[in-house]
Amino acid sequence: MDNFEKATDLFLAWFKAEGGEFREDLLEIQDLRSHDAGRGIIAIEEIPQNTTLFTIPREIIINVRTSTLSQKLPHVFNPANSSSDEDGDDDVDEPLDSWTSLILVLMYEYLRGPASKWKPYIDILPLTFSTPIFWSGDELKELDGTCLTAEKIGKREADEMLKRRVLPVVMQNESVFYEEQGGDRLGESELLALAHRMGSAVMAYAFDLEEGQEEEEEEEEGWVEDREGRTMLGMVPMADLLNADAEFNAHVNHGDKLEVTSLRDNLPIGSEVLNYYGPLPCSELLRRYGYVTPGHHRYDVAEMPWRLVRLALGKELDVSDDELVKVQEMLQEKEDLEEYFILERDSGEPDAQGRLTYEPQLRDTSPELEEQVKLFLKALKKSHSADKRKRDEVHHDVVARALRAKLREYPTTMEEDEALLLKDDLGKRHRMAVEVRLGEKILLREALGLVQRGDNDGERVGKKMKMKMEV
Ligand SMILES: C[S@@+](CC[C@H](N)C(=O)[O-])C[C@H]1O[C@@H](n2cnc3c(N)ncnc32)[C@H](O)[C@@H]1O
Repeated sequence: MDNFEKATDLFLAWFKAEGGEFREDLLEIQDLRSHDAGRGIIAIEEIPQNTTLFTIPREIIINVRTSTLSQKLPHVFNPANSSSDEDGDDDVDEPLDSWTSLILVLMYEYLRGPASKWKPYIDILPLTFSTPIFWSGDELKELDGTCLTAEKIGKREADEMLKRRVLPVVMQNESVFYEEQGGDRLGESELLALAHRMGSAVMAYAFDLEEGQEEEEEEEEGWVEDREGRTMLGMVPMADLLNADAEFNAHVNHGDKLEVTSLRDNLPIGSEVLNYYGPLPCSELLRRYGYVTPGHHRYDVAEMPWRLVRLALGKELDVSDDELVKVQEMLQEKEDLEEYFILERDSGEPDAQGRLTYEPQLRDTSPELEEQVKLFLKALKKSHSADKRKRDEVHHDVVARALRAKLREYPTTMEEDEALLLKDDLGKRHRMAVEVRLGEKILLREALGLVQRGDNDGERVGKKMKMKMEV
């Protein structure tokens, strides 16, 4: 038995000893590393619908309520004791948000070593992640042109936040964080690496916990909560051993205990029990979880920057960019102009059993993009005497031109990407980057087809996202 299996066995024994129930007659935790999927939970018997697969007592969830760290450092966690800067310029004294709090709690429990009640759980958290925040410069180049910009990946912001809000708490409270260890303290770079590891674990493993009445009362005593969502973040042992996909077959119910139940009429022997992380495009799945799956391509999105549309408009109308900038400044006085437009399909929703039965369709490019182009065309009408019919034609030509320009911004063509994906020796990160950029290009080509057919007025269903232009 290798260390991986030993760690799994110790974790399962710990889980049961702490009051967790796991249907070992139906399920097995298996090593799925050969599919790059870590551990997963597999059905070893046929499982009927609505079967309770496992339950997790709330006491074994790790968060600011269950860990003793928040009692030891109430001034760090308790907003009532904070003295925040009213201007909001300096957030160092502000209460920590739920994400940062959980990172600190995990670091604390990790540093306690065997003294931590959660050691067997922490021992099975990954040491490394495949999320782009850990990629090298060369690996990141493969994402050029995609939605996953350096800003979106957020390495610099994460470093700054961890250095400003997390590391000082550890360094100023060494007697608390290292109380179980006589030995060496971690240096700043080791602490930062640990904070990143725990931050990534929170991103890929933590659950938003829906609260019962009892716990809401506790909130009034000053527990840290997600102020926007009014949910508490926590690590939920065993529930977070479930891998996930766009089609899924299990659900986590948040009651007195957390309970995982099967959704399908029948879950055949050998099938993996799968959770659902949401209708995420592959780019977002990669950013948060470090993997992509074919099923999530239906939710792929592409971002069309206004910059490219404006250039296309200038070329189409033979207007200089200086003139367009003036029009933009004039329009910005009255209108909220957008800097990016999101292209996405109407993808429908999984049914009650986690199946996808709806064929995703791109119904339009982006109504907001259409509006903004028309706004510019109207504004330009005085100096460029285009009538309405002509304006519609120009609009289609401009969007088509911008879509082609966007497709050229990726360093490779679709054909090159398809050829790369056929290679057996393509590295894991490279492959995932190619999947992300190819998914975006397929969507852009669909949009181009739509515009070229003049079929861009379908009613739009589904989520929308706008990004306001800074004035
Ligand atoms: C909540 S954990 C699931 C348990 C994880 N497999 C483990 O061994 O700890 C989420 C992580 O599992 C992996 N994962 C989840 N679903 C996956 C899938 N369908 N294919 C590949 N990896 C997956 C990703 O690395 C993700 O960040």
